[in-house]
Amino acid sequence: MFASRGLLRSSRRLVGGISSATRTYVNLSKPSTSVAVLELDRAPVNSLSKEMADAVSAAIKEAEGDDKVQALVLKSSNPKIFSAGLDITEMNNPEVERLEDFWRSIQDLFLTLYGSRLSTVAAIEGHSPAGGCLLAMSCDYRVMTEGENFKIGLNETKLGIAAPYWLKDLFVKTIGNREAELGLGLGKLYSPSEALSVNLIDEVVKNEDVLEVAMKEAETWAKIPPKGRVASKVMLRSEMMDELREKKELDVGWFRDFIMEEGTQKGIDAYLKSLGGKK
Ligand SMILES: CCCCCC/C=C\CC(=O)SCCNC(=O)CCNC(=O)[C@H](O)C(C)(C)COP(=O)(O)OP(=O)(O)OC[C@H]1O[C@@H](n2cnc3c(N)ncnc32)[C@H](O)[C@@H]1OP(=O)(O)O
Repeated sequence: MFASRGLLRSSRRLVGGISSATRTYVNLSKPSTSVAVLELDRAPVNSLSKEMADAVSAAIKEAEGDDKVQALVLKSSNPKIFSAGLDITEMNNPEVERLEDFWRSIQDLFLTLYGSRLSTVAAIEGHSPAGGCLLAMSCDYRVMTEGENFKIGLNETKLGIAAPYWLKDLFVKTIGNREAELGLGLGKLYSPSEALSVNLIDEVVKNEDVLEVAMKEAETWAKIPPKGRVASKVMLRSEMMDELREKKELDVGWFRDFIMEEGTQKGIDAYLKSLGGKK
């Protein structure tokens, strides 16, 4: 299955009988009948540009289009970085129309992943700050590789920006109000063991085991009869999704106005320059 949807550059190959499709920014494969694997593949850090967000959304929808697929593992092509979050260059001195479209693509990615009929397992390989944490939290289960220098969390305040209300809600749902107050306020990035202790992730595993553990977990979810499983997911998640669908354009406006402020731009510019000390 996994037919090309036209917009994405794609090539197809058969590896050991497994259909696998490589596209710009994502690779989608189906290593078992009921589980698909979506690999994030945008060097150097899997940051989410508009095109990357659209590619991930399209790949999730493509996996959902195969009736036999019940679960999806989200992984990275980079063993040290799951995703560095939103592509900060999208928010640095942006053109307004592009900035608004970028945000719509991020909203759509969240709605697509969080609302997927598939059970989703994040194989968090390495760093997963901000938008990377959003991707992970949108999944049903989170496995992270060990290594206390790897970090996950919402560090937006450190960039001089605030997480949107729906990301804050997702954070609160995941780790509870008090820990979210600390995590958001301080822009805290958690090590794998800290993240486990606050339920931001569900398991810490050795780097070499992450895919195997995630696949096993995905197979477990895939065996649950989908009718009840999906109905339960809808019950738990629809309120938040409906609210965002209603407020989508308002949220675009809030995002645009916040990002376009002179002070925000100064903060983003300084943060971008500090990254890797290279820019
Ligand atoms: C109303 C307002 C709403 C706001 C919306 C809120 C929601 C989400 C916000 C975000 O997601 S903002 C992004 C937050 N992300 C980060 O703070 C992570 C920043 N990156 C890092 O900490 C590190 O890059 C890393 C992930 C720990 C990896 O470190 P490493 O040493 O391996 O790599 P670097 O040398 O730092 O980076 C390599 C290369 O990539 C560029 N880069 C890194 N992260 C980003 C990014 N998020 N967007 C764009 N570009 C990024 C970095 O500048 C380097 O570029 P070059 O210097 O090589 O050109």
